Amino acid sequence: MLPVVVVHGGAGHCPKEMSESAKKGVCAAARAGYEVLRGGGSSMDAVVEAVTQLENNSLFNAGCGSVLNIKGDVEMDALVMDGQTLASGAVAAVRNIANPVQLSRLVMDKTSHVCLTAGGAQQFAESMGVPLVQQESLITLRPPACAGGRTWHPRPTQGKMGTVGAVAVDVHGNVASATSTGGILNKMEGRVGDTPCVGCGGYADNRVGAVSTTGYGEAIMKVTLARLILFHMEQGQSAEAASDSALAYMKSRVEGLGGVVTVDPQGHWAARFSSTQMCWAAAQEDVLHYGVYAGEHLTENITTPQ
Ligand SMILES: NC(=O)C[C@H](N)C(=O)O
Repeated sequence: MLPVVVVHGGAGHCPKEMSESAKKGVCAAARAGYEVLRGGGSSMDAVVEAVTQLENNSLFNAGCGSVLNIKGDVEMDALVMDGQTLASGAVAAVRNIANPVQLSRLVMDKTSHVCLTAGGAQQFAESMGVPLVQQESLITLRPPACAGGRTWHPRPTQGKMGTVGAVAVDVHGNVASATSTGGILNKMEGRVGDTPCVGCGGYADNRVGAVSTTGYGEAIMKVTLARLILFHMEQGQSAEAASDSALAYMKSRVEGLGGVVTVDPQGHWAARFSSTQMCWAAAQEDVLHYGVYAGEHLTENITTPQ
C-alpha cells in the first residue's frame, strides 16, 4: 500500500475544453511526488515537489496562474504540515514569490514560527536567498479555466476554483500535507483564506492521516474542514467516509462546497468533492488514478509514457 501520494487541482467548475490539460497537470504532479517517494524520499519532500509542479503550471490558481485581488494584485497563501512532529509552516498574503509552498517549508524548518504574512514573509524569503519575482510573471491571461477565471461567485459550482494540494505517506508511514493558492478572485487586499490556516487548508498527523482541502475558504474555516475529517477518522471512519461526512456537514451547516484529498497512515486514500468537479490524481503501487468529474476514476500504469 505504501508509498502513496494524492494531489488535487482545486474544486469548482472546469470547462470541458480545459479538463484534459487539467488532468495532465495533476497526473504529472502525482508522478513527480511518487518518484520522490519511490526514491526513498519523505512524504514532506513528495508533497512539496507535487505542489511546486502545480504552482508552476499556469492552469492552476497557485503560484504562476494565481487569481487577482480587487486591486489587480497577486497575493498567495500556502501551508505545509509534517505528520511526524505536527510541525507546520505557512505564508499568507505573500507577493512576488514563485513557489509559496517552498517558502512555507522554510518557515517550518528555519523559524520558530508557524505563519509569516505579507511583507514579513517577503523579507524572510530574501534572507533565505529565495529570489523575488516580478508580479507580471505570476499573472497569466487566459480564458476561464479550472484554475481561476475573472469572476468570483460565492458558490463553487458556478465559480472558478483551483487551489492546489497534496497529501502523501512515505515508506516509513509518515504522512504530510501541502496546499497552495492564489485565493479567490476579487478578494479584498489582505484577505487570508483557509489555505494557510492549520486544520482548515490542511492537517497531518501520523496517528490519523493527512488532508489537503479546496473550496470556498470562508466556509472551510467555519468548520475547520481538514481537522474535522481527521476527527471522523479518529472515530473510526475510513478516509473516504470521513471526507464525505465532513463535506456533507460543511454543505448542510454553512452551505459551503469544496473538495479534499485524504490519506491514512496505512495508505488508504480518498479524493472527494461536493463541488461539481475537482481535478485529482493519486499514485500507488505503480498505478496512476485520476479524474475530474463526479464518479470519474481512470487508471493507467505509471510507467506508461505521458
Ligand atoms: N480555490 C480555492 O480552493 C480557494 C481557497 N480555498 C481560498 O478560499 O482561498
